[in-house]
Amino acid sequence: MIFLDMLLHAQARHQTYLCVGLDPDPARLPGRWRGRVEHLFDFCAAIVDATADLVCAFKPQIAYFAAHGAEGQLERLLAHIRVAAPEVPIILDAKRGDIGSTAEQYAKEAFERYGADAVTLSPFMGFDSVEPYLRYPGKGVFLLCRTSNPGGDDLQAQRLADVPGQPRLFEHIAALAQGPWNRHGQVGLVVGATYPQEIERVRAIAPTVPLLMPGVGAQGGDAVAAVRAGWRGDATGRTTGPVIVNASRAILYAAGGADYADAARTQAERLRALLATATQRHAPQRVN
Ligand SMILES: O=c1ccn([C@@H]2O[C@H](COP(=O)(O)O)[C@@H](O)[C@H]2O)c(=O)[nH]1
Repeated sequence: MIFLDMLLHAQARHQTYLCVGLDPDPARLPGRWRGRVEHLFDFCAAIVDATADLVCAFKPQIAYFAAHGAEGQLERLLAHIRVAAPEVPIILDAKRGDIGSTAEQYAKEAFERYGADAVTLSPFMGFDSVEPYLRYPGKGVFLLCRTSNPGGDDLQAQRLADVPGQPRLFEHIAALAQGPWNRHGQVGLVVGATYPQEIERVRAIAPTVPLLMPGVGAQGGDAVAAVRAGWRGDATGRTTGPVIVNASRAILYAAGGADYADAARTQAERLRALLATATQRHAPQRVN
């Protein structure tokens, strides 16, 4: 199944906009695993098992594995998700961006080595740095647009004097994602839940692309405001502009002891319920 269909199906089936981010920090692993890199997989697999029916996506962050030479554990984790939650799409958070020949290798890494359904990318180097990922039919790419960090404004809010209307950079990226770069419906955008006004603006420019919204929980973003700003649906409640709200640390480290997976589930349940209030009249349509 293609990424977008998987996403909409998981949202409807699990009645959720929640994505759990898998960012395992060895220094924050529970109990006797603390500091032990060889347990990154065990930790994340337990989180996946505890939250699989509450999410519409999982988002492993590659840096937390690669920094420790633990790419093998990341491979095992994606394989585990396929079995434990076959209906849930996997967004590999890699934020790659490079010339075409190197991008081909990164695309191979994301989609062939790890078997992800979608990947995050920096659009900074232009379309030829994104195109190699789009050669994989049905796979998704999420372009950094208005990121969740305060410094995102340093570049993303700058106006482009040479583009008609002098849009801000993030507005231009949104227009490219909705239009010329999105030849086969594979492109989405990353917009921080920390900036609901900018989400509103991005949604006005890009009404139908999926929006991946990190920044709730540890970064303090307003989850409900973000969904209200980003989600779009028709009169029957069918999603026409999907949103995916990511939380990593707030769920992973909800408790520091042996009860960490139960605590993660409780936290995920709370966040899922909160997100549902944002579109209460239009919860994702249930499917069997
Ligand atoms: O603009 C962005 C893009 C990506 N991220 C990533 O999302 C998670 C957020 O983690 P929390 O613990 O929920 O704050 C992390 O993997 C970031 O690399 C982002 O935060 N903002």
